[in-house]
Amino acid sequence: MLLPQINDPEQLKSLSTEELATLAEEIRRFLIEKLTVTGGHLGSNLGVVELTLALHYCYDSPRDKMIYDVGHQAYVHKILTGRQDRFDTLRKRDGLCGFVKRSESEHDVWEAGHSSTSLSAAMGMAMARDLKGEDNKVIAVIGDGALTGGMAFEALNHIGHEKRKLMVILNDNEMSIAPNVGAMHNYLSKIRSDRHYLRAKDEVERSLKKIPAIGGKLAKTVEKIKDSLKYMMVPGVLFEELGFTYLGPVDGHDLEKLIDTFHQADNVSGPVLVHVLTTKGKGYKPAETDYYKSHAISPYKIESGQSLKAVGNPMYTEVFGQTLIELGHEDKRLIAVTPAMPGGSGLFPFAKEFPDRMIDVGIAEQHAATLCAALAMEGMKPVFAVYSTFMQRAYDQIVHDICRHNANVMFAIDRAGFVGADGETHQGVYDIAFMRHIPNLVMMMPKDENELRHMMKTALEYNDGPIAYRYPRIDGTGVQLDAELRSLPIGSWERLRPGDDYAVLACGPMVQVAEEAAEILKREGIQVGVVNARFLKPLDNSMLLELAHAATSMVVLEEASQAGSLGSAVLEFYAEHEIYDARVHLMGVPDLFIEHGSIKEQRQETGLTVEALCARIKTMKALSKYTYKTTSTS
Ligand SMILES: Cc1ncc(C[n+]2csc(CCOP(=O)(O)OP(=O)(O)O)c2C)c(N)n1
Ligand SMILES: CC(=O)[C@@H](O)[C@H](O)COP(=O)(O)O
Ligand SMILES: [Mg+2]
Repeated sequence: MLLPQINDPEQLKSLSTEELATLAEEIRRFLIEKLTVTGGHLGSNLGVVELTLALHYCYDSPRDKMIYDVGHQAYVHKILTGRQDRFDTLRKRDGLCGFVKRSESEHDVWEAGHSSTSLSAAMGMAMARDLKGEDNKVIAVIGDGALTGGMAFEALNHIGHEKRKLMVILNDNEMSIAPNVGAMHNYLSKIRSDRHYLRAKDEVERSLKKIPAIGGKLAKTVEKIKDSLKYMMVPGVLFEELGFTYLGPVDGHDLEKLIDTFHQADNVSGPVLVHVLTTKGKGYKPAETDYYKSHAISPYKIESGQSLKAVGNPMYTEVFGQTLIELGHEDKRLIAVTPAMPGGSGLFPFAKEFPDRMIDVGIAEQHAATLCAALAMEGMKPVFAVYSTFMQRAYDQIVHDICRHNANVMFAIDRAGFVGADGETHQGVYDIAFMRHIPNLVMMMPKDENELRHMMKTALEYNDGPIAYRYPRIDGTGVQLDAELRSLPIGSWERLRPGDDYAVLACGPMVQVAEEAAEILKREGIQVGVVNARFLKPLDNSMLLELAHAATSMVVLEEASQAGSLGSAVLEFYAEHEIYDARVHLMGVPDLFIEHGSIKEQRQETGLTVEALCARIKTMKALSKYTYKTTSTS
């Protein structure tokens, strides 16, 4: 076995290509076995085993900068840079991060989690290198899916213009999470499949040069014909026109060819794009045959790839997907838009039912948002189905195109709250704070999946502008689902439990936490009210006034950034109404990035638990004897 002895990429340099191939197989086995227990991004990593080996064989990390787009395919890089003994802890609390992580290793030079940042990062590093007069290599590894992201196009435009020396490796496995989409994807597929394109670029260019130059009137025509021939025969002309030297396509599982191509790339002075063809899930049948499943897999049986995840209540996402079908039948104008997350957003059933009314735009959150604005302005009812974390990309489009136009766009914001194993790059805890202040927007969060269904109906019937509902990445509560859907009064909260001295104002899954805490405290003689603060905007003004009049001590409990979310909104409300003695305590996500682990651990870490809430209310009670209780507040 070679693998256990490899703990520094320098050791690769003395291996023969046969030994590298053996190592590739050992790494595959290692990943397939380890991930049965931890889960993780299996398919993407199995696809880049040879590519990563070839990179570390040819270049000197960390001196040469290797930048992995998204960073979900860096497991092999982690194995080769001294972290193989930590794979049992992958994506667990205090364990190895599922993405590239600077604090883990000097070889991790750029962190991500969101896609399409690698080319801008590479350009920045190449610029800094040149300005400092250094001569290291800069290499960005970007997938065909990540290349659909707007940032990648912006960077290509800049890199091709600047002509600095850097290498872009396009890892083309024809897959985003779902099968890749778009015109660029079609272009790459053409290069992949057209046998003409597989002719070596040099060979074609040599043959064209052999056509003698002619003077006179015919010259221009002949040059044009030569150009056309080149466009027909040479792959990657699009990239060449953008200022890159295109090399490939190269079989990404052939170590010798990869190494040769990298050596060739080293001789190019400006930017090079190496087009590498790989197979997602390579070497593990279940992953090769079910690409979608193998992208981010939970623990599984090694023989079949079958998930070991216990079957629970349907997730909020599934309830969303099913309800969307019901609403799609009700209103033919309803159309779903996803930026490359059709499966994760629960839209496959909808796409099956209404193939013409589901649009996957690729990793293009900004475009998706503006597209929805325009669809709405032309009388359609678009649902922008998006993960909270990825919606961060579309902030300007939400303000400028959707809300300013007061367009009837419905936002289905999934993964709102903690997400668990993906950790800090993916936490959905900022959207309330970055959307609540935008004029025209209505924002809701359901206490359970049944209420989600009513919110979806509310959104469809609301025709006064943009409206959002956000829901978590967890199983539903198992509550009975009402067959008949109804609209909720905009801005209405629900008082679920009475309680004059103390009340918890909670949203989403925190409502259940509040109910459980109230039940425990009741047994201890402390009566605590629970309010389902299901509208994050507008707030329920009359209920807030009632609570203040009753001099109720309130705790605002939310799995969202404490700064700027519901708690802040409540404080602003009382300040605006000059109610200065309202007793408001905040329990939200503190001013920290919360790392990977389970959602339970993330809630414990941030004090968003039944125990922490009980303790907080008991402390409030203990301290209350030292504070003067007023009854008049307005
Ligand atoms: C801005 C953003 N939107 C969506 C995602 C979700 N996402 C993660 S990986 C991925 C697919 C990337 O495909 P590709 O770059 O081809 O890598 P592969 O998994 O095929 O190796 C998507 C859509 C993301 N990480 N960032
Ligand atoms: C890398 C990435 O961004 C996605 O693959 C993400 O891990 C998917 O998350 P879900 O499992 O919540 O769909
Ligand atoms: Mg891909």
